[in-house]
Amino acid sequence: MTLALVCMSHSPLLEVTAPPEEIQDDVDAAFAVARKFVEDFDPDLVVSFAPDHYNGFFYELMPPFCIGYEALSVGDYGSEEGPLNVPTHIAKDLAQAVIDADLDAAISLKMEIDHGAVQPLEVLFGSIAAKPVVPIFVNSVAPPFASMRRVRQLGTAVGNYLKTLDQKVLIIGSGGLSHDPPVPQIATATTEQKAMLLNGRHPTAAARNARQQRVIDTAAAFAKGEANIMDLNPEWDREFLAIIASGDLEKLDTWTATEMAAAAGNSAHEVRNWVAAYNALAAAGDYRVTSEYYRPIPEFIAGFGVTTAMVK
Ligand SMILES: O=C(O)/C=C/c1cccc(O)c1O
Ligand SMILES: [Fe+2]
Repeated sequence: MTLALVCMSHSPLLEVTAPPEEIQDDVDAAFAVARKFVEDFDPDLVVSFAPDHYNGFFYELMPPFCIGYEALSVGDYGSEEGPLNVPTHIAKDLAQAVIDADLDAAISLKMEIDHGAVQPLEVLFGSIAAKPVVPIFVNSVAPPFASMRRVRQLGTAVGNYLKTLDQKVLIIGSGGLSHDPPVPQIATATTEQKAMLLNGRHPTAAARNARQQRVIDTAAAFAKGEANIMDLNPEWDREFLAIIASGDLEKLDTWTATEMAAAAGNSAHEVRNWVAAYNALAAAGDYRVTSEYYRPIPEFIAGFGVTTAMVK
């Protein structure tokens, strides 16, 4: 068993907007560091913790966690569409191990995933099917949320299982940090938005384009300081990264969903994927963060972080 980790923010705007060259170069350099780390590690298997943005999971039935036995990318925002290469026997054993650890994760025999899960695979491997991947959904957009303690316990249970494998496993955590993109909230949704949040699977091309254009337009306005969304919160982001680097992950157990959203935006809950991923790594021993990139990037509506880590 050897475990290594990459956690990174994602943003669909990476695929569809051209930010100032300097920002693009900066982010590309951070991705190059992560890519080299992964190339050197040369994983046999990837386990990915990622959110979904009402493309695969809806209020019709919204689990806190779900392990995919098979998975399909919906191809939102121009991301690669199609099936992942999921080793189903490992996904099944992992789900059993998680349930045996008293964590009642859902499973899906046909999990639909979006840019949140796909973008790290594209950045790190160039394609969604390049490596065997077990995808784990962590609800990060649809209240109510699992406690941070529960997210930590999920990560630990996954890590304890991964330790038993005779494989090199790359753990990915996708999302965050502070950000508040215009993803509809059930509490304030219009009738049309409510229908989408309830079950908006497989929208028409026109509906998908309209939804995506709203985010693209908001990002352009946000970069000019003109959007009606919450500011990024670099202080909160840096505090989060410092706790992650310290290894004192239990500290995050006290973070409540209400406080997280108030300080860092409704989509700051995506850091749950980092918390699960880092706890999975920590199950194998004390870790060290081997690289860290951070920059608040309004053009991507993201406090943008990329870290790599391995066991000491
Ligand atoms: O349109 C969506 O579903 C999400 C958009 C988005 C924008 C910026 C950062 C993110 O993490 C997102 O998921
Ligand atoms: Fe996201």
